Amino acid sequence: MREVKVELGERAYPIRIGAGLLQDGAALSALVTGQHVLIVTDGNVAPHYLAQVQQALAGKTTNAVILPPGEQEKTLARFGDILAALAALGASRDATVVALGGGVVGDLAGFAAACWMRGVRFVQLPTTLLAMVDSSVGGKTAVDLPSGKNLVGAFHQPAAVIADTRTLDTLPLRELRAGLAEVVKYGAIADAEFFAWLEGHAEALIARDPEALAEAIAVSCRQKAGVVARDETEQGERMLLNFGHTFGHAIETEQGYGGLLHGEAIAVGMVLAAKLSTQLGRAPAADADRLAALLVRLGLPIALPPGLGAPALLQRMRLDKKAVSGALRLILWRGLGQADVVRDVPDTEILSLLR
Ligand SMILES: NC(=O)c1ccc[n+]([C@@H]2O[C@H](COP(=O)([O-])OP(=O)(O)OC[C@H]3O[C@@H](n4cnc5c(N)ncnc54)[C@H](O)[C@@H]3O)[C@@H](O)[C@H]2O)c1
Ligand SMILES: O=C(O)C(=O)C[C@@H](O)[C@H](O)[C@H](O)COP(=O)(O)O
Ligand SMILES: [Zn+2]
Repeated sequence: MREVKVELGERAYPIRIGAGLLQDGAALSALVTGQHVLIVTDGNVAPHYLAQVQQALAGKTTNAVILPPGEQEKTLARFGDILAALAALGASRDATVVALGGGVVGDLAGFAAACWMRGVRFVQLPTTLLAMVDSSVGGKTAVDLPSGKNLVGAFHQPAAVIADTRTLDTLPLRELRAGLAEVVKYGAIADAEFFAWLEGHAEALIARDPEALAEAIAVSCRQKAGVVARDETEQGERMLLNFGHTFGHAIETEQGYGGLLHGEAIAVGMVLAAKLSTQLGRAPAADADRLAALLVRLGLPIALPPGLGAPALLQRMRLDKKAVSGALRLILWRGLGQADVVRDVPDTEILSLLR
């Protein structure tokens, strides 16, 4: 088992990474301090893993919400369903909400935990690669609106993250690839050495080599934990974790959350950010090419899907949460491992890139 700590003073918490962690009933049970537990999961995850989590929590008063899977369900309506389940459970302020699933379940359950009685304990049991390396860590919780991704949410840190890497055995390959996009992001923004390691282990990762996956998860979590500890609420450095996201979120929204997966949209968005950096004379073209080549080897898209208009995408980008008084702030780079926040990129440059 590997462990990474998110250092947030009294709210510090562990990220445990290892094969079979969901089978350790005593360890799971110890994470729940009160009597009431609501497990939030989805229809793909529940048949594989819900029973073993329920068994681990057998001494508690538990209830489970099984949501329909997919990004299109990350809505205020599903958030309402989770709150209704907490009410039905009679959950008091010492209740725990447990998210068992990917980032959709984690973001929804975390937002409900942030809001129920103004905040209750929350535990993340991520079952996708993307959730293990990114969404379960750092306390961003949210739902989407038709007008934009994650527009309604809260910062609410989990009490612990338990990543059982054995759950990745049942994850569809397309979802594994999507998670790798966020792994590549960590190399791209701040760790050229890790990027090179990924280039050397691309095939092993796709083949689900357990050692390679555990290493990629641990390095990613270490980087994210450090950023979150230094800038929990995204006043500065944390914005770098949004590399590719101003473009990617616009794509997801414009496609009605039923097109590219989040990780796929971020792969396209990172390539667009790298190309824009080159276009603006800030970074070598060779680095954008290297990023695109790795993403292609990982089976990820690198070009805008057909049918998306440049002006419509730019309009979507304006609701990005990093914008200040309506002016965009983009995460660009000076090359591999060197991302930064850039203001005042002319619309004409963005439109010509998107076209
Ligand atoms: N809070 C954050 O910091 C943060 C970071 C990154 C992404 N996100 C959000 O996370 C979401 C994407 O998360 P995701 O990629 O995990 O998607 P997801 O939650 O939709 O899960 C992907 C798919 O895999 C299925 N699944 C999950 N685990 C499985 C398993 N072990 N075996 C079989 N099937 C399994 C799910 O049912 C779903 O169909 C997006 O909404 C994104 O905005 C949030
Ligand atoms: O944790 C962060 O900070 C991130 O930006 C991680 C992203 O991968 C993630 O998709 C996040 O949900 C995006 O946040 P948002 O604030 O742009 O909605
Ligand atoms: Zn993301």
